[in-house]
Amino acid sequence: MSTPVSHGSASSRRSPPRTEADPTRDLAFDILCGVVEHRRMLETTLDRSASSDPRDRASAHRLAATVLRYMGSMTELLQPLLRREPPAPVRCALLMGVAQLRHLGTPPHAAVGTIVSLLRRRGLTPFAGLANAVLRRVAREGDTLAEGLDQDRLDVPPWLWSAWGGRARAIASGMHREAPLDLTLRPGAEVPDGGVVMPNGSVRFPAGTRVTEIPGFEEGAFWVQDAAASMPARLLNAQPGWHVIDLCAAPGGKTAQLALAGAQVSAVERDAGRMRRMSENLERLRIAGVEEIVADALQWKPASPANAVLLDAPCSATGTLRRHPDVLWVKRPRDVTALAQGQDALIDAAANMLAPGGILLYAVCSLQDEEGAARVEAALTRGWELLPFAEDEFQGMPIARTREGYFRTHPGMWHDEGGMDGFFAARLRRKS
Ligand SMILES: C[S@@+](CC[C@H](N)C(=O)[O-])C[C@H]1O[C@@H](n2cnc3c(N)ncnc32)[C@H](O)[C@@H]1O
Repeated sequence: MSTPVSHGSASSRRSPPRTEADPTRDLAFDILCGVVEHRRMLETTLDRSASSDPRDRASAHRLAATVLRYMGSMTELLQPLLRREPPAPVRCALLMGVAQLRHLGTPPHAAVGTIVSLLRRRGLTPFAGLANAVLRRVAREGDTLAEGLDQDRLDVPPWLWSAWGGRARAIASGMHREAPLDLTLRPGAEVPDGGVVMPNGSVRFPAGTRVTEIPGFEEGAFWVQDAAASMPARLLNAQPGWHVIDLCAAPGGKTAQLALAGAQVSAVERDAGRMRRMSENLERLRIAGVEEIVADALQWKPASPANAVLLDAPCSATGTLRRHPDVLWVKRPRDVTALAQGQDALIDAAANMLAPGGILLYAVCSLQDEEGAARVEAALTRGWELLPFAEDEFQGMPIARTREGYFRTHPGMWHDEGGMDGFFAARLRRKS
């Protein structure tokens, strides 16, 4: 069980009176209503929020993410306690209450009181009595009500469960845990105190660690990058002096790896705001000389062909659902189909950027075969050839190699060490 959501001062151990502000729950409620009613990504609501206190934002994010991680099983648990379907916002508030009681260790009086107050603040007073009764029952009988519920199965939408096949249960159990904080270190940088060096060289801190508080952050000794996300650039194995085009580059984690390996990097990113973030990141990391190009990769052409292209294509991002569990409830099968078409187009755009014999490293942070192996198989019919990764290229992550020579991870891997994101990568070459 995780630590309680912050309740502020000791006085807040009692239920707050109805007028008392509670920015954490207000923001978490807005996030959840955005996901459930409007299929709006969690980060979008956070970005639009007026709340500027980073602690409120972090607590709201944690509460909303916990609801989203357990939404299916908590909905099922509530079912016998509700005589009729409550309006969507009331359901969101009830789920927040259940998450506080069952997954965040919030004391029952606070878990119930904060939700009753929230409903009153949001003009939903007629449902305050219902929330009080239902949540008190969950506090008393939650374990009995949860008996026999298949949490892993219920917390994954059926279309994703079937798409994940034999991996589904392991992915679901990995997804139920908060992601640790992984860093990639500059070559030669010291391992910061408290960090655990993982077999692939990433340095791991417990979930909830603030990166800005780790010594060396301001000096640019490291950047945040999940262990699995650090692998595609390593697998490309760019040599000093290579010209490498990093397509879809922001916020620049892979650009930084390529530049520090000694490559001349042209980083292409369509979104000017995200490119600004990347520039700031590179500046903090003291990395100079990257050519930053704000352009659509489908249109842009390099002045001269490159030795390699790293394409970290836009995707459903189902691999990141430990940190972005909203993905579970916002994405639909048709989104994956549309993204797959875009991935094919980007793969073919890369063909015109490569020198003869040049390498394309295709990567997505997706768990969907439609965005991974199926895109490679389709590319093989359009003039690409596969260069399978060899076992000895997997630098501390041999578990990620598939029979076909792809790189493929999911959140259930390294389970006892804290898991990892889902990623797919393959190495391709244009047939001459
Ligand atoms: C998965 S993220 C890339 C993460 C990045 N490679 C890293 O390691 O930090 C995908 C990025 O692709 C950008 N993007 C999407 N479509 C694009 C296109 N047609 N041309 C250029 N950039 C694009 C998005 O704005 C987004 O920043």
